[in-house]
Amino acid sequence: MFKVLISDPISDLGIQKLFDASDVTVVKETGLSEDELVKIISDFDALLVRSQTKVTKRIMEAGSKLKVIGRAGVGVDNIDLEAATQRGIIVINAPDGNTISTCEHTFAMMMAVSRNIPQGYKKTISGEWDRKSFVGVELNNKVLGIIGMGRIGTEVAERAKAFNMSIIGYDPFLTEDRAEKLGIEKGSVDDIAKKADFITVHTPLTKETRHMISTEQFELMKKGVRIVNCARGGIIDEHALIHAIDQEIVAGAAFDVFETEPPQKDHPFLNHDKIIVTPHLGASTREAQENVAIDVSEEVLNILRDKPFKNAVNMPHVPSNVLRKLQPYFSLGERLGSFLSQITKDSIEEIHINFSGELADVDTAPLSRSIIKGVLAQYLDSEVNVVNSMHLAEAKGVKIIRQRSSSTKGFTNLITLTLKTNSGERTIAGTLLNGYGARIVQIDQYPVDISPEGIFIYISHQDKPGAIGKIGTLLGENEVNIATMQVGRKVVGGDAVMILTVDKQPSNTVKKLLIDTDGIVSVNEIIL
Ligand SMILES: NC(=O)C1=CN([C@@H]2O[C@H](COP(=O)(O)OP(=O)(O)OC[C@H]3O[C@@H](n4cnc5c(N)ncnc54)[C@H](O)[C@@H]3O)[C@@H](O)[C@H]2O)C=CC1
Ligand SMILES: O=C(O)CCC(=O)C(=O)O
Repeated sequence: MFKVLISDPISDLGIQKLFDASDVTVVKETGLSEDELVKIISDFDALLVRSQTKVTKRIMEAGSKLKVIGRAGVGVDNIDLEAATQRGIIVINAPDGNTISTCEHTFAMMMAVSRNIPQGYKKTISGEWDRKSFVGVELNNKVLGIIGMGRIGTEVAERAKAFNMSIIGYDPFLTEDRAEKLGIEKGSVDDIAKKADFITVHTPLTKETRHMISTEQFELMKKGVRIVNCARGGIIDEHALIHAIDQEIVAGAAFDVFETEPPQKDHPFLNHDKIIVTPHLGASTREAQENVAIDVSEEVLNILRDKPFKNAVNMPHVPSNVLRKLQPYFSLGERLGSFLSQITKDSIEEIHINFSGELADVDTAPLSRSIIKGVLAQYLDSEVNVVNSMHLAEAKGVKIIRQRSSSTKGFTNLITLTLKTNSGERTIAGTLLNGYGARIVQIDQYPVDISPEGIFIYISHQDKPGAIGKIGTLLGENEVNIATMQVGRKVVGGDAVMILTVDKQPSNTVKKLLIDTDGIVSVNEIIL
């Protein structure tokens, strides 16, 4: 039974799937401090948050069973991603569910700031009928600068066109071609600063975006510009903004987010007559909250049940068509890694993975993670998973070399894995045979045909008459039933290998008897 902790208010309707799951127990405990979370988190396999819970390294260290952290929303700046990746915790978000709500809130804020709606409302309900102080400006024919042309920025641009605004967008990934298709101009932050009447930001908060709008940019701006931030506090330098208002560069600002949330009571934005604020309400609609909760619940269930998932933020995104192609290979890849590392006795210096045939044309990075997980699992056990396998290998100084080739040795697809050690190298190759499933087709230089499943005894021996008989008799006398047997040799009378699938693990005594048998060089037990 999996235990899921929900530590922020998340739509009940959206998480119904979790409540309905027979293999999941859901606990809702909101408003917990870091200390309180540290005390209870070791019981849980998954943690679901919005933006209030700060998921720190300390919490993750205490969460010994924690497999996944789900963010019901987009921004994951409240989660220590580095710590999660190191501990192999998958962090997922729900990137699509609140796009429209946040875009609409941006418009609500842009219109409210252009027409002084909150200020006018405040005066009117206080009994004053003041029609002179709140003369606004139209959006019609104005230039809107959008910084961050992702999901929300793009939706804002679409709607701004309906208001007859002309748009300049900046995003490192905005191409001329896409800008043209969107009917907008592509510009830089400085272009936007110089030309825009309204500026809105829709980027995550990163090292690059922190204070990307500060004194230097305000000094370039047109007098009377209005600024909107419904993304993250800190993208716009709050103190520089106050200064720009004082200098009459900025005529008004609308902020849904703050550098520190909630802001201190004496924060300069509160009670400023040119700044309107909301308490991080961008995604606070019934629809958005249901959408993100549904998306994140489905992903958490997939991860807990070892099924494919798509929105991990501490792993590169894999498009669903690529994931579908790779899906059948994940288990084969992991088993190849596990098999080879169980027969490799020296410390691994390099991992070489070669993909060929139909695998040569797909992005195989996710598959490489599974293979490396298989290689490392016997040393690191539950510490390693597909999130941290590459990271752990590299942290241990293991070099990873991935290649593609057209040579398939007659198979439609082939994964060849080589582990280089200080004393040599070992190789394994596997394929998916149409109708027959996964097969190991090569171990070192020997062609084999093995289903990668079960208990194996891998014996290196001298090719001598009677060797196979001796081994069969010894195992039979010790109640170890042989299910399948493969033999391979380089030359008659030379080095040879025998790979047996057996129905139960041989005891240490049996392994010792095998090693002491004349002509046997080494004996390895492999469990897949
Ligand atoms: N106020 C609220 O309640 C909400 C706020 N947000 C915030 O809005 C942000 C944007 O959300 P989405 O559009 O869904 O994300 P997205 O990932 O689709 O778009 C973000 C865009 O920012 C761009 N970007 C990154 N660094 C940049 C830089 N230095 N300069 C210019 N562009 C840069 C990226 O290339 C990307 O296209 C989120 O990161 C989140 O922080 C999101 C939802 C609700
Ligand atoms: O959970 C929320 O309401 C905050 C939404 C948000 O900021 C995000 O999705 O990035």
